[in-house]
Amino acid sequence: MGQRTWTAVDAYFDGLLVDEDEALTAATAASGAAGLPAHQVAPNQGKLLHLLARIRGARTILEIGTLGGYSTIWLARALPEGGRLVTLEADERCADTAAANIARAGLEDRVEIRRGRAVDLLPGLTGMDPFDLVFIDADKPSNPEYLKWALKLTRPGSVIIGDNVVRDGAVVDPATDDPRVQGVRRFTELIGEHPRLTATALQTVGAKGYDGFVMALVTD
Ligand SMILES: C[S@@+](CC[C@H](N)C(=O)[O-])C[C@H]1O[C@@H](n2cnc3c(N)ncnc32)[C@H](O)[C@@H]1O
Ligand SMILES: [Mg+2]
Repeated sequence: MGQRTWTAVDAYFDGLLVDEDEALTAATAASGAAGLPAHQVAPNQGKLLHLLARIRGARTILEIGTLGGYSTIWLARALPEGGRLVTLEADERCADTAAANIARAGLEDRVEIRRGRAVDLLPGLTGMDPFDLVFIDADKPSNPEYLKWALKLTRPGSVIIGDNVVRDGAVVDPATDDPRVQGVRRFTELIGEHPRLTATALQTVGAKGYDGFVMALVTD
């Protein structure tokens, strides 16, 4: 059992459960055509983010790391009328591609792409309403910093999700010299010891290989 089976099982469940439509497939195609790396979440993972946002009843969502806007579209579609999603992206080509993909999906009225390094943009969000859901999916070495900001920008009942925390299993190596693995390890430790967070992590296999999510609830 391995990648071929994981991909086939994803395809089976996607065919039954995951309503990836033309706007989403076009977003993936346009991102590939623009030369962006295929680092977007898988369709069933996008649907998971969508469902979590709906289960939470999220009206405000923050995403750190837009790429071509694939996860952005899944999340923004979970918003009710009047809901807002802010997504942060450092790379101009990614932001341009995402803007076109989000417009094609008819979501530009509720999605705002802010361009620049997330650490520079996050302080500018403090005046906004707290975010109900934060999806952290950018440069992994900065995850501990992003967690600090996520805690400042949320409220009790908010959900914080971190992507790509398993990294083919490398996360269990305390001696790693990979700054991305060090980033997700420190991120997870900080979540685990934080008095206002209750969390879990799930390993995932599928079309995108072997990885996983951390999910935390902000408590009182
Ligand atoms: C894994 S991709 C995001 C994938 C996207 N969330 C999805 O699933 O469709 C990571 C993105 O973060 C962006 N990024 C990397 N470092 C960043 C930083 N310091 N600030 C903002 N964005 C950054 C990259 O340019 C890239 O587009
Ligand atoms: Mg990711």
